[in-house]
Amino acid sequence: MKFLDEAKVYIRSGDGGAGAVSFRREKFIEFGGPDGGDGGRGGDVWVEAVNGLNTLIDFRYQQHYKAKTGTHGMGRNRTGANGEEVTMKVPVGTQILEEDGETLIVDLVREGQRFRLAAGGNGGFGNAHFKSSTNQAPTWANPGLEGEEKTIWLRLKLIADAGLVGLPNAGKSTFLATVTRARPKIANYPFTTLHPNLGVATIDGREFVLADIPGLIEGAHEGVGIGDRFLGHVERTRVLLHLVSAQEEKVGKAYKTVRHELDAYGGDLIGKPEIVALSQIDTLDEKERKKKAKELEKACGRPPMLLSAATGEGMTDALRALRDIIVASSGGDTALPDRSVPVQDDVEDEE
Ligand SMILES: Nc1nc2c(ncn2[C@@H]2O[C@H](COP(=O)(O)OP(=O)(O)OP(=O)(O)O)[C@@H](O)[C@H]2O)c(=O)[nH]1
Repeated sequence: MKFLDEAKVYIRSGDGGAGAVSFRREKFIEFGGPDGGDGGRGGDVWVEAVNGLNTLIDFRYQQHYKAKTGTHGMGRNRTGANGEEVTMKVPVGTQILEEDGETLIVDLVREGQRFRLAAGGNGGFGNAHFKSSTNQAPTWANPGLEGEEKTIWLRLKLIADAGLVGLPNAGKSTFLATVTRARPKIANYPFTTLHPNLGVATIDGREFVLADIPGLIEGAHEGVGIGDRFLGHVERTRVLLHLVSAQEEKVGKAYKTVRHELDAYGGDLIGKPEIVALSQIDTLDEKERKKKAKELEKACGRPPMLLSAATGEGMTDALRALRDIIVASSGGDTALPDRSVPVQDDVEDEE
């Protein structure tokens, strides 16, 4: 299985075109003088953050980004054309790292943010450029400068206001699908979510971005299961909604497993504001509800919210609770101000 939140890409900017060696030739004009034009600049390689993407899947198919070479200069002082640039379009939240996978080159956090990863080589000077009082007819020109080449890593850390965490089958995808237009895959087997999904939730006229992170299991931070690869996405949320399925035999243990993984991952995930909810509450009768809610309360230290995506019970309260924390932690603003909101519709899961 290949994960889509990291990709290795080779980039190369265009070489500059060579300068030309040429002399003006016209009837009745002897020694017309040098008129070799300069070469064009090579194309740059850019990266740009765009909305509407939430995986790096495209980079699995296209791993080479090469800009075009500048054309050579020509006689009659004609400058070569600049090489065409290329722009890699990446989801908002993509970080670009050096080949070592650690050194950050740029973190693209806003829609429309652009960064030049490799500059095209300058075009060479044509011989007209070298004309001087002592040499009226230079017979040389510069070659163009070479473009830059390098290998880089792209790493996606989605930017969402709230993140859904929980064990596989906790009901995260269902929650997201119920409160937003996102249509993640839902099935009652674990790990239906193979990459994070984003959706926009609206509550009392306010919008915020919600991310569904694939299920975490014990050992996730060590690479067991698939959740650990996605914990990075949680790093950038303001609040977590931690869902514990009412169908878990031991809800306290389920809660603690996820907390442990968040803690082990580091990056202060454990310190993020968290709302705890017992999900799929419609599957329990009154007596069981009380029992499981108590059990979960014991584990998390406060009464959990009770909700059901199936019946809608508690859903509005959960959204309001999330919104309140988002608003409080962002000085009144929800989604980042200069980011229009990415909405995701059908996205295929990857093998
Ligand atoms: N009865 C009931 N079933 C639910 C509810 N929410 C989710 N389910 C079911 O529980 C199963 C798992 O739900 P998902 O939303 O896929 O769970 P998930 O946490 O996203 O799972 P992963 O993608 O594996 O991490 C599915 O069969 C859902 O239909 C609910 O509120 N009530």
